[in-house]
Amino acid sequence: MTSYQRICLVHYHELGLKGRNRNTFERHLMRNVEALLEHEPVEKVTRISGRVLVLLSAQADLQAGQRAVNILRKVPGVARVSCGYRCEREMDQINDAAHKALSEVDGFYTWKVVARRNHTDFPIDSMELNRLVGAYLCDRFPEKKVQMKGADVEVHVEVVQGYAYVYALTIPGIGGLPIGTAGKVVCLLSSGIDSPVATWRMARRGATCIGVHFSGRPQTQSTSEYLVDDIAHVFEEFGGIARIFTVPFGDHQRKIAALVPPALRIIIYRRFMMRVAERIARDEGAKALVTGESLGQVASQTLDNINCTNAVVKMPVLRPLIGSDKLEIIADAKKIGTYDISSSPAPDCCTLFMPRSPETHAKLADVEAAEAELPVDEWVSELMSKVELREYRCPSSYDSNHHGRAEAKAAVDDNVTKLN
Ligand SMILES: Nc1ncnc2c1ncn2[C@@H]1O[C@H](COP(=O)(O)OP(=O)(O)OP(=O)(O)O)[C@@H](O)[C@H]1O
Repeated sequence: MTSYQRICLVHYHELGLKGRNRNTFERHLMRNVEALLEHEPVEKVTRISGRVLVLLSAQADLQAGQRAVNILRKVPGVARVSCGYRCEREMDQINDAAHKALSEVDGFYTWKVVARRNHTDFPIDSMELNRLVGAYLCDRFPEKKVQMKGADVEVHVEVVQGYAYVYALTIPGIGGLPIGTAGKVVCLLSSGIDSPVATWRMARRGATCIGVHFSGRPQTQSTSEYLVDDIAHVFEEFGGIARIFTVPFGDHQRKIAALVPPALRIIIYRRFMMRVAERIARDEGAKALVTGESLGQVASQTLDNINCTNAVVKMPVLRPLIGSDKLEIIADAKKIGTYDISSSPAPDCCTLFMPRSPETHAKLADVEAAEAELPVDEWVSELMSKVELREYRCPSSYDSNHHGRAEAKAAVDDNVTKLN
């Protein structure tokens, strides 16, 4: 009886595998993989010999296998994905699976077999397996060449845990750590190029990311909110954003603009954003704020100005892009798939009431003096009462049961005007 089944084998990064972390790491990765493949024909996701095995259902065809690989390669924590077959530990099945697996690889010339067995009860040792499968493939691919060093494709045959696993196509994943292994952060997410990249970098390091977006509504249209929603849908492909809180900031910007010196407006807008984001982070049980600032990129991103915005919050503010050049950030945005969305013109709160010459080296004492005229706490509370919430697919937040989540949701429920 022949019983091939398509598989994807997920290889993960060594980094997460140290000591006691290993179990947590694998559990999160399996949970994320299972949830992200929910619409694919998957029979089960399990652990096998230091990898995560995705066993596709018996009916799964080549396209289903390719779709699964395309999803898996974007998932944080995945170093490489291989696809091939699981079959019985019978030589004719192993040979046939190797033939099928190698036939599914495009554009190669040289190849070799890499066999391994973990079972002493399997009578054929690795050397002999290499020889037997190699000879079978030589007959079927006479126009290709065997090469021991630097072959274009390696055909892997692993006889482990009661089956043979045979795969040839292996593609790189994005690496990092599984989302959910590094705690929760609140990311200040504009519809621009940088903050989605900053958010992605945090997600890739295993953080569960919650977005906060400040829109210029009602002083502007909701365009930036739709763009942020589009960005969140890109992140849903790998479970990168749990939810987004949108804060209509336009009216308060107008009030701020009327009362503070024009040169300090941007810093004061930013300080309000930080305060609101920190309140949301506390409610959510998040441990840090994240921005997309890069040193010196624009006027508000000098060390002096960054100090002035940091001064209003107690939580650490992480800036994953601080040392990156714009071109590197753009390259990442293109890789993630957010660049085109972020390049659409959208009037958000940043374009509102902009001064002609913003302060590039603000002094904290001047900023605090300007803010002394404003009812800061009252305005922050007003902004909190206007917050709107939208949830996204993020497996790492499904099992979150801390009380902050429920409280935050209750706090906004009264005010939810769901974005359409
Ligand atoms: N409307 C907004 N909503 C949420 N966060 C914002 C908003 N505007 C700015 N931020 C946060 O402040 C950071 C710096 O914004 P700034 O406008 O100075 O730079 P930027 O290079 O345009 O950033 P981006 O490309 O992320 O919009 C952003 O990366 C983001 O984290």
